[in-house]
Amino acid sequence: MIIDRLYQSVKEKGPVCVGLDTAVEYVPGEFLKKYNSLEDGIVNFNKRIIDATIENAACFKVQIAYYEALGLLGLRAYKRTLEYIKENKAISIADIKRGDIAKTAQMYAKAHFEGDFESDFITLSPYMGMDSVEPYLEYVDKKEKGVFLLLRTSNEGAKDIQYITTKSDRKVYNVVGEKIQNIGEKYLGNCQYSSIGAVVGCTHGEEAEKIRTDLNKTFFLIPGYGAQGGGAKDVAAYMNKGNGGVVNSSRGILLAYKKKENGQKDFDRWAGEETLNMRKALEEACKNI
Ligand SMILES: O=C(O)c1cc(=O)[nH]c(=O)n1[C@@H]1O[C@H](COP(=O)(O)O)[C@@H](O)[C@H]1O
Repeated sequence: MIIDRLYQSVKEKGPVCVGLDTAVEYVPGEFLKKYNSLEDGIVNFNKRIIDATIENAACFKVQIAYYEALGLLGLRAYKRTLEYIKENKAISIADIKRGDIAKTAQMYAKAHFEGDFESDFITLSPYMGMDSVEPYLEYVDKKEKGVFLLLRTSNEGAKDIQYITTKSDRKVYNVVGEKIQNIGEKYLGNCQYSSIGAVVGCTHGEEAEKIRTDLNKTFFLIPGYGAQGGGAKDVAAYMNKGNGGVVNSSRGILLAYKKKENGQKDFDRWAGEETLNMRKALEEACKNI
């Protein structure tokens, strides 16, 4: 199961997930000028970030929107970035957040678990119902793939719908969590967790312990660290002694160079330093839980 590989990776390299949300304006101008095309500039920026962080990164999350926004050249850069992650024997999460009727979901599954855009994990929204998730599941056993389903997101607007109290006096996210854990039971790895994970933003702290306990077999993808205000202490409650999830930071790592004088020259060095610091902070905070 792919979850065993991710779990092992966290054990060896810590829980940081490096987010490759590579906006063109994040790539230093001098670096971009060295390449004949924007596509090559973006790919090489990503390669430098991957090389500089891989020692302390459990996995890499590539947010497709940043590449789609550039049209075909962006999608080629997206494909080449996923390939580079694979060549380096690292684990990729394609952040595509799909959710549609089952027939259409079959096509999304084919698009992102096979062929040009193949990745190890993808993110999905289960809020259209569990039949919209079903078509991805056959890839879990057959092709060693995994999914992260949105449970409680990091944005303020999470409260608009996910926090609504249902007739059974539970929040919508509690109900969704139970469904995720139930599906996940069928896809357990050897490490206690399932290849059906959940996305829980660290910017909200309510019921953190309950969520972690209720979803004791569910591995978490935890966004919201750094640029969105989340810190190591906010993450710790979701981590189950440090091995129950991966913690994403995108802008915090990609733009670490902006905090340094003349940092753009060695942007990769500062991304590497930020990743290591984040790893240490998370490991320290999780020790006390
Ligand atoms: O699924 C996600 O990864 C995700 C879920 C969520 O609740 N909040 C959230 O920020 N994300 C993603 O996590 C990344 C956060 O980026 P930074 O805020 O720059 O670290 C982006 O790629 C978001 O799309």
